[in-house]
Amino acid sequence: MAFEAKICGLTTPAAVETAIGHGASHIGLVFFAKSPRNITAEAAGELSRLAAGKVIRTGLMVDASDEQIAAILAACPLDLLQLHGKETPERVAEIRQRFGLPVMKALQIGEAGDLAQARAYEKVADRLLFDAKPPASKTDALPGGNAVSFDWSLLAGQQFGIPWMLAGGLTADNLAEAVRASGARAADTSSGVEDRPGEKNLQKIKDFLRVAEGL
Ligand SMILES: O=C(O)c1ccccc1N[C@@H]1O[C@H](COP(=O)(O)O)[C@@H](O)[C@H]1O
Repeated sequence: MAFEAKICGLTTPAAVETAIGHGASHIGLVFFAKSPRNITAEAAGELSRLAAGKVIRTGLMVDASDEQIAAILAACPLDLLQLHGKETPERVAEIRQRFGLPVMKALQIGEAGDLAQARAYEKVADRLLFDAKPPASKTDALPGGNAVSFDWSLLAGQQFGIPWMLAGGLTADNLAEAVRASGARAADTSSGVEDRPGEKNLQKIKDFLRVAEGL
């Protein structure tokens, strides 16, 4: 199966077109007010329409309420919901059922024991995403999008009941090594294709996708 690459935190048509044109499987739109990549549902709706039928349009949310999710979906069609907060397995199941969309649950990994939490989500999510823990030194760190990696070898040889994606500090320079160490067949990046938080670099998107194409 071809390696899947998700480019997250897109905010412009040029970035969406670059991701699509260079082989991304997924694009990510961030609906989280504290993020430098936050986008309004209306602006995201325009990008979503550009991408319809070409890639999996992923909406990233953090502990969003039903009302917030409904408002986003009313303005922005999505193919996948990425839940990147502290959503419990029950809440994941509820969102999946209520909105009738597949769900990818993000889990923060710092040590081998953190992988155990995946078991509870295998039954209620469609996909898992393994990201690093936010840096402890930064009290106001976001729950993701921090350009921080974890020990990829923690995932080596692990079996999960649903597909999974690797995330956390991935760049064109470390993607091949991350995949070799973890065994991932899908990867997500945001900071790694930026010049500064929230500012995508089109050449970095192309470089990341060129590496992904060879995996
Ligand atoms: O990108 C964000 O701003 C963000 C905000 C809140 C939660 C998650 C966020 N991004 C996701 O975090 C991981 C890792 O990102 P990075 O490549 O290290 O920047 C990735 O799945 C993003 O989709």
